[in-house]
Amino acid sequence: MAKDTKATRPTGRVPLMAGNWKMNLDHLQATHLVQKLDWTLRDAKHDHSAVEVAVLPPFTALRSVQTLVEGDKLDLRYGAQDLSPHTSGAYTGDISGAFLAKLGCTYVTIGHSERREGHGETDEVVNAKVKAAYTHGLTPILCCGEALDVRKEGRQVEHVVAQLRADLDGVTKEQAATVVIAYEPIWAIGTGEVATPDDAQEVCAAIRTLLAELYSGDVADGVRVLYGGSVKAANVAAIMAQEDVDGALVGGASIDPAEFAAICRYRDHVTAG
Ligand SMILES: O=C[C@H](O)COP(=O)(O)O
Repeated sequence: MAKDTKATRPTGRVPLMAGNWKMNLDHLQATHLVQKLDWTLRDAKHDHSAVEVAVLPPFTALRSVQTLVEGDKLDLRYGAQDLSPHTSGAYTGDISGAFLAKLGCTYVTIGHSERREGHGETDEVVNAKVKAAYTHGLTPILCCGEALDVRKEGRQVEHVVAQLRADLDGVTKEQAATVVIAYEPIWAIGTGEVATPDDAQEVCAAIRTLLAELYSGDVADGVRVLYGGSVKAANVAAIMAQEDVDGALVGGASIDPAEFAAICRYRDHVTAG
């Protein structure tokens, strides 16, 4: 059983478990999943102020999730998986942050490796999207991470720091104070491979060090840094025991409501002290 060092450490950072459904679940399936997730968490008397829970459905399910969350006054947060750097206009297929805000989204993931790799998103594009998120009052979950070749060369910290320097260029201290950063080693996404807790801690700590360099005051201490990469109920507690890991961005395991609820309930599986 993992030891939850943070149970005794007053960080002020509320852990966040965010379920990135990727391109899974239509709007009817989304409703079912959210209902089951909510029931499971209610049964466990989940304290959402102690561990925040968010779902990130495809765009087409956002309205259904909003109706459910607002209608039934659920404590769940939700958000989108991407947004346009533009607010409106001739951008066929793009979705404005203004639309997401109108749908009650709290979060938007930006710069996921599947967007960077599959859609050629550069750090410049990611940076523009981060700024667009703030324009519309959305909280970015800014993703970063290295591919296997970079990891094999031992350049993971250097790579992630360079990504984030570019992605946060021009982002103000006030804005940065609310950003969520998700460290996702690409080689551990959807592969069943998971970085060791020490691997996750190494890069998450480096991210916090970079934030301290970029922003004065208590920004670095307050920003939540998530880990993503084949997180499951079976490994989440060990990852969450790391000092600089404040939650998880969960892919595959988040479309199983029982498994995702168990991830959100990771404290049930740890020893305090
Ligand atoms: O956004 C989530 C990450 O890509 C991790 O996905 P995964 O949990 O399926 O490995």
